[in-house]
Amino acid sequence: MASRLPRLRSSSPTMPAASLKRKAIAEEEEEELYQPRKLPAVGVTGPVRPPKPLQPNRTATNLSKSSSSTNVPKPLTVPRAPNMMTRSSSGVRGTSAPPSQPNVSNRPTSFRTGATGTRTTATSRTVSGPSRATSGRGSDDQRFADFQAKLNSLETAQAAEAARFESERAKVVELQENQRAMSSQLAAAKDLELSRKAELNIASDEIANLKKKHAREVMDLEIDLQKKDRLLRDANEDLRICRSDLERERGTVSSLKATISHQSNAQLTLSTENHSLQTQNTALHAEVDAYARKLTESNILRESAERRVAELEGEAMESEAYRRKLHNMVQELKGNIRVFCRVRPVLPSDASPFPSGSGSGSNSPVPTSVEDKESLKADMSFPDRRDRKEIVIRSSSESATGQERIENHNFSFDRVFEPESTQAEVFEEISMLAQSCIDGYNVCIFAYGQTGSGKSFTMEGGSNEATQGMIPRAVEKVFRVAEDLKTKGWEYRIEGQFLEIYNETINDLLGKGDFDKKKHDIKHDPKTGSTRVTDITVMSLQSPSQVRSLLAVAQSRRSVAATLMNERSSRSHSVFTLRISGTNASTGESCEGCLNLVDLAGSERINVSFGNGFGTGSANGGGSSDKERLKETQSINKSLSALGDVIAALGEKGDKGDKHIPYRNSKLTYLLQNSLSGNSKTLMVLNLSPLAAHSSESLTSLRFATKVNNTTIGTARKQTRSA
Ligand SMILES: Nc1ncnc2c1ncn2[C@@H]1O[C@H](COP(=O)(O)OP(=O)(O)OP(=O)(O)O)[C@@H](O)[C@H]1O
Repeated sequence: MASRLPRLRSSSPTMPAASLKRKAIAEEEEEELYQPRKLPAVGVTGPVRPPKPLQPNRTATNLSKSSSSTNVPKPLTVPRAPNMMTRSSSGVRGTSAPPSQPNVSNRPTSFRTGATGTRTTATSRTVSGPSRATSGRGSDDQRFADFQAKLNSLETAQAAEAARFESERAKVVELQENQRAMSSQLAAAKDLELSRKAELNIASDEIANLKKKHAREVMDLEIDLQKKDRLLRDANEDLRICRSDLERERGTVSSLKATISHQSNAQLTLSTENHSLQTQNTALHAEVDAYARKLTESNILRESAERRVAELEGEAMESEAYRRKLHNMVQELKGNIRVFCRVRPVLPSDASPFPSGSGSGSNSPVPTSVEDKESLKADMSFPDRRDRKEIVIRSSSESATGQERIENHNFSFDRVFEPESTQAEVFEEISMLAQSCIDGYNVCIFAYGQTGSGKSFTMEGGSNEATQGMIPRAVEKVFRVAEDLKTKGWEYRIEGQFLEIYNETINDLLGKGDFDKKKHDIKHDPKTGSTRVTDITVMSLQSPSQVRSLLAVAQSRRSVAATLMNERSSRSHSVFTLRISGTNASTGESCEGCLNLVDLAGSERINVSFGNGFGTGSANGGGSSDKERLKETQSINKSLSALGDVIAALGEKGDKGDKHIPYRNSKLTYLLQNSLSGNSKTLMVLNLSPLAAHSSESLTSLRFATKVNNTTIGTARKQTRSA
């Protein structure tokens, strides 16, 4: 029976397995330690792992521990011989144990495991069977000896190994030192690396910023470049234009040079001439100076003469004004009826077959040339250029012997107005009369003349301001004076009426009823000297503009009443009356004046001899078979004759003082009784036609007006009352 020996666990006879393994690890670590480590790549971002501190070598520690415990190897416990008989059940290995190994003899029965020194007791293993213990004791001893020898050699080897281990440990320590140094170097290198990385980052940022800046600068430079390109193009264009200009200017300069050279020659000639002229000029200057001195002296003389003339003119004007004033005073003292004569201009319609004044009443505007106009004109002249008081008509007639006899008929009035005279000029002369009614006088202005001679134009006038006649102007004047006198305490009431006398019937031109129907009577108040017409429209006038509309109403009523055969305005007398009554509250005075503006019917229908008292004339239109026409002609004759009679009687009364005045012979004279009496101021405007065809009629009118002008009807008296 083969005994079973305890088996050794060691795998290597020469070196314990743990030691070998530790050695291999130590070598590996050493190898690792000397292996060059790769530094992280520059620019790699991310946290840099700090180097791990080196761990103390566990193997080395174990080794040192083990060395301290194994420096003196403990003697091996001699295994006791197995007691076959008293084999404990615990130390018996099961029969199921494998058969002995061929190399079991080489194995130690027990061994210390390196550092721990754990001892495995060989006796713990027992060989079953008594045969085996008895037969193998000698071999066991042998084996034990061998084993011991081997153990010794192993211990020797172990000692050698320990020595070697010591040297290795020293090396390890040294290596650890190196490693520490290297670690610190590595840490420093990593710090350096970190700082370099930071610097690198800063540098990168700077580079990026610089790149951006550079890009911006490049962009700016490109823009600049584009601008400069444009400027360059413009400059090139300017240069091109300048070059062309220069070329042109060169051409001009060359032509100018030619001209200059030509002019230089001319200048030479001229300077020669100039020199001689200067000589002449000097001589002339001397003469001029002499003349200038004379002229200055003459100017002084002329200025003093002009001053003297101005003084004399002023004196003359003052004298004239004074003379006029005296004349008016004389006229007023004499009490004459004043007479103005006005000749109208030739009208285009005068060239028609029925010129105005012919009785047809046609006034259609037929154009006519200047030559035609001149041929139509009567031979009239106005010799008194200063006072404008004279009119001369030349007439030719056949003498008894058949020879042509030319006569000059001279007439003189208070004022003669030529055809060119204006309405304003006429009114200037009669404005004082308008003012007189404010002062309490009765004034009568009547227009006398043949049909178409300008009576209506003079009294009523045209539609615009320049042509408006005596009625609107007189009214305006009255209102203006009344307004001025308000400051002196005067308050005025102004009333107006407008009537016509046709066929000895009074018609209200401002009324509403039919003409020739209503009966109007004339009433005089001998106390106040005022005249009233019954049932006549009397309008209270507040402003001059009212008078214009009043005249328009009268005109439209007359037009309605007119027939083709009957031009009413020519065959009736129209009388516009302005009654002015004023009171002065501060002085207690009151006054009442009356202004009558009369447009008489055409005078050509009477053919009177003023010398026998105006009453025996026969009508021009007496040949008319029309009964109505005859009637109106007779009425006109009657009223105009009555007017002549009244004026003649007034003149005679002035001489004798007891003459009857036939006011009642016509409605016209009866109406104007208070305005024609010696208490009144009367003005007759004689209107004349300028036409040669009307010369005979004009002469008749002029003779009538002259006799009126020579009539003295007494001194005008103011109608004032004291309170
Ligand atoms: N001084 C003048 N300047 C311009 N035109 C005038 C002048 N006088 C009269 N006329 C014109 O002559 C024409 C006749 O004038 P107007 O009707 O005043 O005459 P008359 O004497 O009143 O006639 P009748 O007796 O028929 O009324 C009108 O067309 C008028 O405009």
